[in-house]
Amino acid sequence: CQTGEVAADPQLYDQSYLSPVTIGNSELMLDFDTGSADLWCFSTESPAVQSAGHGLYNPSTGTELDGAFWDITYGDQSAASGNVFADKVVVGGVTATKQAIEAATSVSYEFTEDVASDGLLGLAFSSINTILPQPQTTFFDTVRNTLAKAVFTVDLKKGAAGSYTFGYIDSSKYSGAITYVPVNTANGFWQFTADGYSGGGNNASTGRGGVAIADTGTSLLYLPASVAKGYYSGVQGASFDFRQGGYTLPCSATPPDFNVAIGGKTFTVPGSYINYAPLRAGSSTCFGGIQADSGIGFSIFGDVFLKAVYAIFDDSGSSPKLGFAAQ
Ligand SMILES: O=C(CCCl)NNC1=[NH+]CCN1
Repeated sequence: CQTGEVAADPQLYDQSYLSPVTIGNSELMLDFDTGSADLWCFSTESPAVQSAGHGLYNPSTGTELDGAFWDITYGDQSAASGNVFADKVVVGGVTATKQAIEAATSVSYEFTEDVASDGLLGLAFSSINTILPQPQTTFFDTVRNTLAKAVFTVDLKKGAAGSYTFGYIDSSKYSGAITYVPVNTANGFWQFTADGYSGGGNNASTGRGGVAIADTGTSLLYLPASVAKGYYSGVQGASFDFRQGGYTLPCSATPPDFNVAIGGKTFTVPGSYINYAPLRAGSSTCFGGIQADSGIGFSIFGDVFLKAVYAIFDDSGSSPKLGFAAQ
């Protein structure tokens, strides 16, 4: 029975978190992403102009999956595509002897520019893996029957290294009880229902929740437009800046805490997490950590929320469930 733990290292402004993964005989830094289901990495097949500065997977140690290809576009419209190999993957001591590795032959500029990241490791459900003609399993699905318990946990932190565990829940990482809620896998995400929101402005709607996904691959917290509007109505100097594509606030502001009710329990995102980052280096205007989920179709509980809790992604029972506990 395998169990393992790997660090989650924050990038600048906690824009993403990277973890070391051994693939074949390379160690790469991958962005673990519960909002997608492809394990892809830059490779010796990637054009040099796109892969400069990145760690590369060399498929020579793998076995090509003939005729298989992949092509993914993320919620932020970043994208990547390529071909597929089977190779050994080790994450925090947990080994998948034959894991589908998606070697990139083309990536969008967002990935080229993020030189610290060598690719993504998807932890959503394998039903949304993009490999054709035959979708392959995520790392978690590949190893889940060898794990002591079919769970992984997420302990992200603000501006500090957190961790992912596989096969066990670490009781030292949380306080109080874990609140579990059912997961709807119809869209391939760890999708759940939030009961309601409160905090912030005088009309951050309370009592009206909605459908949301837990997504480590998204930096911010995307909520119903009325909730985001209500929250910032209580923040001096905050406004919706259509040119920046969202709510901005003075970097000097200390926004109010934000509360989310899930499974009858309330989880608090400290206001400081919602003063996210300067629009560009040196700017005194910051981008908000809460934004409207308009056009997405559901809310996205990205890193701004996840770094306030200990999250348990549990597929050990008859149906998947999500657990949240105070960090
Ligand atoms: O694509 C999404 C949103 C799904 Cl609705 N999350 N995962 C991710 N990875 C890179 C950017 N975003």
